[in-house]
Amino acid sequence: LMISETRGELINNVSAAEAFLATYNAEASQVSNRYAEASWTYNTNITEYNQEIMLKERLAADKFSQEAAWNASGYNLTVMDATMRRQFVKIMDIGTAAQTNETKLIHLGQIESEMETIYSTAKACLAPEKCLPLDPDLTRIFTTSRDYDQLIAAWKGWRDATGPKLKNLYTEFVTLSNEAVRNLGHADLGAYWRSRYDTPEFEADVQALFDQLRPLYEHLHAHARRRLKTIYGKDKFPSSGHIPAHLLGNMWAQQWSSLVDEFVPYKGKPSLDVTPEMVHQNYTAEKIFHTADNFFQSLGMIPMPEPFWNKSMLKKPTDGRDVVCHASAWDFSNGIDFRIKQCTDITQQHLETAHHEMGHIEYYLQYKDQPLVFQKGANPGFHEAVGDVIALSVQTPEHMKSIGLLHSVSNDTETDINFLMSMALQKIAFLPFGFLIDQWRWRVFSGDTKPEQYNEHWWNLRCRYQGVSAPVERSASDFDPGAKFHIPANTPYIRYFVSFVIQFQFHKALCDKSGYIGPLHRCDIYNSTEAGTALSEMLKLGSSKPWTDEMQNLTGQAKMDAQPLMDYFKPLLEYLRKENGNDYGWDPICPDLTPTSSGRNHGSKVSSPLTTLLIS
Ligand SMILES: CC(=O)N[C@@H](CC(=O)O)C(=O)NC[C@H](CC1(C(=O)N[C@@H](Cc2ccc(O)cc2)C(=O)O)CCCC1)C(=O)O
Ligand SMILES: [Zn+2]
Repeated sequence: LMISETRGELINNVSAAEAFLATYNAEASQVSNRYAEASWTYNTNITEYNQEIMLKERLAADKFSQEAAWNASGYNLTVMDATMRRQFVKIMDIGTAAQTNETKLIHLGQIESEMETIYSTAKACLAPEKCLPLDPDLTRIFTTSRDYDQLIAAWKGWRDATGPKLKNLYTEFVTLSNEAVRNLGHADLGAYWRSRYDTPEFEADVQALFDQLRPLYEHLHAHARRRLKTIYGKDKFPSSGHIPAHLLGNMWAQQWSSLVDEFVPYKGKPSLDVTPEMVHQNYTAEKIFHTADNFFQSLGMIPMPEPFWNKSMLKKPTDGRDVVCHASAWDFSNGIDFRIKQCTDITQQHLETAHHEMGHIEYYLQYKDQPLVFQKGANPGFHEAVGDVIALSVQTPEHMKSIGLLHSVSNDTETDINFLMSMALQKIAFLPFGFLIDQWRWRVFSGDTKPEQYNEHWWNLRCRYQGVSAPVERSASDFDPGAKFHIPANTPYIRYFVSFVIQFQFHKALCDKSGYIGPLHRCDIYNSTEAGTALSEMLKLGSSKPWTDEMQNLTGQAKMDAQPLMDYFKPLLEYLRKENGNDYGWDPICPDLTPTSSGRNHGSKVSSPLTTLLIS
């Protein structure tokens, strides 16, 4: 442990420990605020100067953490109550700030911000003079284009503009991060990240959840593949059963909502995509965020405070500044300043993202009076679930009609199945992607995956779990994980898989508390202060209690459970099982892309899921 044993008697005096915590909270809030401001300035105006200032503030914050951890280790934890002990333990768990060599500490910060800069300023050159950024240009190509070759150019162009520039930086980042957290006794950075879930069997739990949800995904995948073959022609699909990764309406094939009109089972029904109506009604970014704020207020929850509206960045700047467009929510640790940064487009997907980001802000507001170390989600998945739970109500046809974005809502079975399909393209499609990112990263951190295997292991997981394949040849000099924000930005990802499961548990609990009777997928808790009170009570706790206690209080059980998600989508799964029969699943091995192979891709017969499970 970094905290060496060479020190005198431990302090046994509880009031001295309380005084230490009071001082820590005041000072740590200041340090967090300074770092958040510098980080915000850099994220909303990427310049060398702003990067330098941010890195100076990061170093100061790391040094503050080191000193606070050292001082905290001088207190005898056995004489404290559970809450005080919990605070001391969290003050000492300082992550990569535990790097005692200052040169390496500075270097780690430089590498992390260099990777984020490369990603955020990257442009894909589809033609020599035509280089496009991800937001909004490449994203728009994936949501609107159905041109196979144009999609390949955007898909390959983005990966060429990011991966190769990041691969070596990432290798260095892994080495330095592992070295730092080992000072705290963690095996590697992955072990440190998993420790935030406080349950030793966390890895097994998420694997079990994924295995339970695979049939749902495999049936949706089969439906998508069948529909895509009618659009692009059967010959564009490998005989292994995979879907080429650039055809699913998203740069990473992680959510397929852009294809809702092509994928809905019953095409004659009114479209469920409210984007055209938002544009028709001249929606602005502000209106999108006021719509979200209104929902939280309808539940009796805390409205967005004045500084939110004055200091957020809700649109991509038009003055030529480089910004990190990837949406994010910010807590300035002073109880009054909370912001969102989003390059908002007027689309349904951005309406959902606005609710997601505002869910973070609501959590910040609810726990702002907790001791600083408790101003966190009960676990990272909780933080990701808040906004999505609200969005589950907002997206119902009833709610969309009530805010004037849908005109006709009929309750016939076809409309119901179409609606469930639109939700599945957002929630079920995501599951293997949400699962596999950190499966890949945990093995990289543990050393099981070597740098020369980065891309091969990435595609093994993409082919096996997501059933997508690379549309063009990949090599070890590519670094396709680097084409996804959270890898260069070093943001853990299993939190989203956890969130996509528990948000349905929370949704069910809140619907019950609101007195709603009926199918879970049509529940809208709008205006229910009973639901709002129950949710607020959980959010106020922050990370002051184990997440299992908080889950128990709200939902009546203390574990992650995929049953509410399965219940929500039950009618759709029945429809898909009937439609697919036995024609679903794919070969867990990636199709052979080498140009020498005959036109059609090899790969064994499309396996049944059983084979997949046996091979995995
Ligand atoms: C200062 C800071 O970093 N703050 C944290 C919040 C905190 O930790 O306090 C933060 O703002 N993180 C940014 C991140 C942004 C988004 C994201 O990255 N989403 C995932 C997966 C996904 C996709 C669809 C969906 O409905 C839900 C999740 C992706 O896009 O792949 C982009 C769109 C939505 C959320 C976020 O908000 O989680
Ligand atoms: Zn989030």
